[in-house]
Amino acid sequence: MARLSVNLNKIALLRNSRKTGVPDPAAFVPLAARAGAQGITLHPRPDERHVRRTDVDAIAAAMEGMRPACELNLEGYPDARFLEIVRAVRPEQVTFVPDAPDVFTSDKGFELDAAQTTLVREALAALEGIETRIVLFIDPDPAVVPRVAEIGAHGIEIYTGSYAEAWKAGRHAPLLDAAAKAALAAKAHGLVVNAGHDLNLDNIPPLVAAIPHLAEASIGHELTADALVMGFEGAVAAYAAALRGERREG
Ligand SMILES: CC(=O)[C@@H](O)[C@H](O)COP(=O)(O)O
Ligand SMILES: NCC(=O)COP(=O)(O)O
Repeated sequence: MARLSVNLNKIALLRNSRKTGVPDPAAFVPLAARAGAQGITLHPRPDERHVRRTDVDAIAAAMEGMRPACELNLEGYPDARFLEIVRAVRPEQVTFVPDAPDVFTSDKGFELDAAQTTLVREALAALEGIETRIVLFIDPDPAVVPRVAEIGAHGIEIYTGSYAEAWKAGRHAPLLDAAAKAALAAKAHGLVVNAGHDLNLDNIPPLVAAIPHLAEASIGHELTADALVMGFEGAVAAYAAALRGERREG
């Protein structure tokens, strides 16, 4: 059964729209844990459009006593700025993404061409000695998986944005099949299999059925939107149940 890691980016985005500090993203850590989340994900982007560097420290502090059972997962482009945050906070998991600083949102995974391979190898070397699980964000493409293993990362996070978009049109089968093949290849290489981006209560069930060894899904945008209707703890509980493969009533 897959763990739920709640991404607090969008709570921080709402907080940034005023100068009052409301809502406080750190206040949602105990609420998420109480409702069944087994992780918190943050993506401190360079432009601090949502999660700020100070949020990472505040949320790590709010997780005091909860870690490592409830994991902190930091996502980011593996540059010196991000690696400094990782070294300072020492999260249980780091997810490297290939995002440009001005990207609208994460919209693709690593292909691991020569340049990206060098970038990731250098980042892995920079984190030598820091006990953290290093995961690479990849498209649902089994061909990339052997390169992830060869580089020495510990896992993959399958980008599910294209799957979620195709699901809306009922044309998600090919992407689901590709994701399942990538997940099987990762399992064969001893890699952890995570997933994330645009996952919601409708498109999670086929994904967890296709990838029974899915370890974790990090979910923020759609969960936060659902929380406006269901309440935050209700939404977290519903997403955690969906990742456990439990069917929704009604
Ligand atoms: C890597 C990924 O798919 C998401 O975790 C990402 O954090 C979303 O970024 P925004 O919240 O900035 O859209
Ligand atoms: N890695 C995916 C993530 O953390 C959240 O993505 P989304 O649910 O906000 O699209």
